[in-house]
Amino acid sequence: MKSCEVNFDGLVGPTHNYGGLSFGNVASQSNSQQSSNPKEAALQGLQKMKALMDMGFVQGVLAPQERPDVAALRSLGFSGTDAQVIEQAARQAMPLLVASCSASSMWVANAATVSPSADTADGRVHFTAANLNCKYHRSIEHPTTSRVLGAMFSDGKHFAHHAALPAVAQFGDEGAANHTRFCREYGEAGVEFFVFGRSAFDPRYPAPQKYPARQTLEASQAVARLHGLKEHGVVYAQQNPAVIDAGVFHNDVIAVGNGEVLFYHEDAFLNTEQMLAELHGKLGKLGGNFQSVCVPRALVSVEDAVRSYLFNSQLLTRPDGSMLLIVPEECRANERVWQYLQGLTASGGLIREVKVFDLKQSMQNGGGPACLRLRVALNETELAAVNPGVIMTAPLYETLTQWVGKHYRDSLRETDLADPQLLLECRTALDELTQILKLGSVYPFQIN
Ligand SMILES: NCCC[C@H](NC(=O)CCC(=O)O)C(=O)O
Repeated sequence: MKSCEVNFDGLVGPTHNYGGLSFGNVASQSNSQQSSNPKEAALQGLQKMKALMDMGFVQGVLAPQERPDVAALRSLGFSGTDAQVIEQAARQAMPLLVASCSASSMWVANAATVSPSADTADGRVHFTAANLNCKYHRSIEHPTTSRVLGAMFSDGKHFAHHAALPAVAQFGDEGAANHTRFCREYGEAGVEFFVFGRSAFDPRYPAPQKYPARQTLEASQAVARLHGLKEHGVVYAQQNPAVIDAGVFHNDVIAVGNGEVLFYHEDAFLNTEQMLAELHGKLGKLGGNFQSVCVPRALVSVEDAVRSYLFNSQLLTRPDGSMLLIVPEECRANERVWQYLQGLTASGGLIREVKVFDLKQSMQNGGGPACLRLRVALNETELAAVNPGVIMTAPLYETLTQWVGKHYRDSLRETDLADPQLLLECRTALDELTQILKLGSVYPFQIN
């Protein structure tokens, strides 16, 4: 049966802003308090989705969340009408209002970890919503994420959904940003590659000193168990703590994989040789031929990788089997990275083409092309069972572009977040969106 990998991109929500909320994420911290442009952010994302669709890839869309999250503010003790809750929070605890307004659900690589049916014990596609426990503004995403994923992949015959792991740092889980899958064909059993930043229960593993390691080994292992993955189809590896301290807060800032290929930076992992050998051996037993492309630090430093987001790219298989790399504009702006990419595509290897996208609005918060998408490998029957409302088409692109034009502001600053009108704008927009995407009622304001 034919299979494909579908990229579900996060639609940027109407409250996209620069809150400086992510300690350890260099872009988020350095752009704090700048004025954002939610309309431009959403349109940049939609243009990437459209471009991939036009290239023949199956593209989906994942809805944003209700923000400000009034329910979250209520749970922190603010009370009264919705407008009063926002006004009190703005007066007494602005950082909490900012956190409850973040449009961070756009980075759907962090929404969940997904295992295709060919890898799981019960032959269904498994989803575990990520608890995103390291940052408060992200930890409030998973309940709505679960409802949205449930509305997109509702058929229990094909899709299994797991609730987020326990909400403690020991089970910190950042979803697919620390998970890659290697396979010969998308529909065949593959090797799932889990990358963690630290171990919560075993002190023998090293840990970063400056910035937090968001993903724990124990969280990755729990996800693998929940999904019913077999030991011979799983590899765990530890991120190099030094690169976390250099701003690599998720592994997808320093490595990306697709098909049989891992594209990574020389300094990305600990015990790299052993890890590569295990990947090679396990994929080999499944009939695949694991290949790796290592970018040496002599050509691209970790700092350049973090600044350009070279590895936060989408590695896509074209119909002829060769690969295409989708990179952000910041890669072209960096001379060393751009030179490396020219050499890479000219070398006659698997990666033949580089396409550049302007995603500056998201990039300024530390989210590149790969952060904006959740990959779901599906066979034909499973694809047919996906809610068709969320699959990108030319008419849907037009509708969503108009919807953004109608509802989104083109400038947002911290002080604007206290405007109760913003909540109404957001709810009006999302109510319409659930109809456009045929999601039913998924937001707190729709179900409470
Ligand atoms: N995969 C990319 C995730 C980026 C995200 N940034 C943020 O949440 C920044 C939000 C702000 O600072 O306004 C994060 O760090 O988890």
